[in-house]
Amino acid sequence: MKILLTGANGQLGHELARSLRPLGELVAPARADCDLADLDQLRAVLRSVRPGLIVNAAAYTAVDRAEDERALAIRINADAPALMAQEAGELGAALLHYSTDYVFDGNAAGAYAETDTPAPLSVYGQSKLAGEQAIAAAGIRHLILRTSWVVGLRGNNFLLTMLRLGRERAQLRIVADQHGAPTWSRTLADTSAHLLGLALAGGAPWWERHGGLYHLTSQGCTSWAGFAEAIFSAAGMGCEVVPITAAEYGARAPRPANSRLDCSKLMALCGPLPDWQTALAGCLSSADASKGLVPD
Ligand SMILES: NC(=O)C1=CN([C@@H]2O[C@H](COP(=O)(O)OP(=O)(O)OC[C@H]3O[C@@H](n4cnc5c(N)ncnc54)[C@H](OP(=O)(O)O)[C@@H]3O)[C@@H](O)[C@H]2O)C=CC1
Ligand SMILES: Cc1cn([C@H]2C[C@H](O)[C@@H](COP(=O)(O)OP(=O)(O)O[C@H]3O[C@@H](C)C(=O)[C@@H](O)[C@H]3O)O2)c(=O)[nH]c1=O
Ligand SMILES: [Mg+2]
Repeated sequence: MKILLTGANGQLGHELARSLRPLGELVAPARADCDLADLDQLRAVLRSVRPGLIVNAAAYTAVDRAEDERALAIRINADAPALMAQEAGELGAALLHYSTDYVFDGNAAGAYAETDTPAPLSVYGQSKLAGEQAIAAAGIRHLILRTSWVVGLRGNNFLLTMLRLGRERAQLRIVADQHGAPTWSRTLADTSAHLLGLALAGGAPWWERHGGLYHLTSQGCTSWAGFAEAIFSAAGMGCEVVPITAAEYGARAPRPANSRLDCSKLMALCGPLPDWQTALAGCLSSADASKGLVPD
């Protein structure tokens, strides 16, 4: 089976390129050759590759910038997935897509389940919700995995930002009134491959029974400030974390105060997910032998 992977250069896509390899023949075009902002090009790629499975790890992920680039964020995060779903219908292909905790407003008391009603605060969240809804409405075989606070050793993420800033500064002011679960890109990729393995073995009845929306994050929860403290402690860095409010930080885009996602639906199918501390330790130790990302 041919698998078309978009966003292979991103933090999740890079891990997926490794995790998905055993499942089929992977086609992973560079952004210039499959630009999700260019719907004609995307359609042409889908029609020429004719994948049996589309894995969409590409997205517009600049949360603050999206407030000023609404049309572009919607094209990449909503219109392109809608087109993928439509073309998947023509090809008889399945679609694996990713979404975010930022589809919720964060006002709930506990963790959000898949059945809870989204109410995004930001343009990024709105664009991701519109993408989900277009795929769900297309009536195709699909999986949508909502995750949160993705980190890894490449790309642009909070872990690498902290490792960089923590080396430069004795003290950092970090938001302490937003709560969620930092999730390692490798956990996401490996669990995605596990799910797809089940789907490929189970065929049409599996999709009928198990296709749809899942929450997939590390277990447990912390604040960005708590996460920063854990990063500095695990990396043996002495940077002091000063907890502040989101209002004091003053980011351009509003973010949910409660980003916790209840993953019990997914865990019933795939088994337990690691807690965020274990995920952080695994991620950092995966760097030990490589590029010196963790300072001495
Ligand atoms: N990062 C996070 O914390 C979270 C992410 N998610 C979701 O997970 C998924 C993966 O995100 P993540 O890997 O973190 O994101 P990244 O920003 O690391 O990677 C996104 C990828 O998409 C590519 N891309 C961006 N615009 C286009 C375009 N117009 N055409 C083609 N490719 C494009 C980027 O290309 P290039 O390398 O050239 O920039 C990059 O390879 C997304 O759906 C995201 O919404 C959900 C929750 C949290
Ligand atoms: C760099 C920095 C950030 N912060 C805060 C701002 C914000 O509230 C929080 C996280 O900032 P970031 O910009 O790293 O994270 P952000 O871009 O909001 O991350 C989000 O990305 C998208 C793609 C998602 O889907 C979400 O799940 C989430 O991971 O930390 C500080 O308080 N101090 C700092 O020095
Ligand atoms: Mg960001």
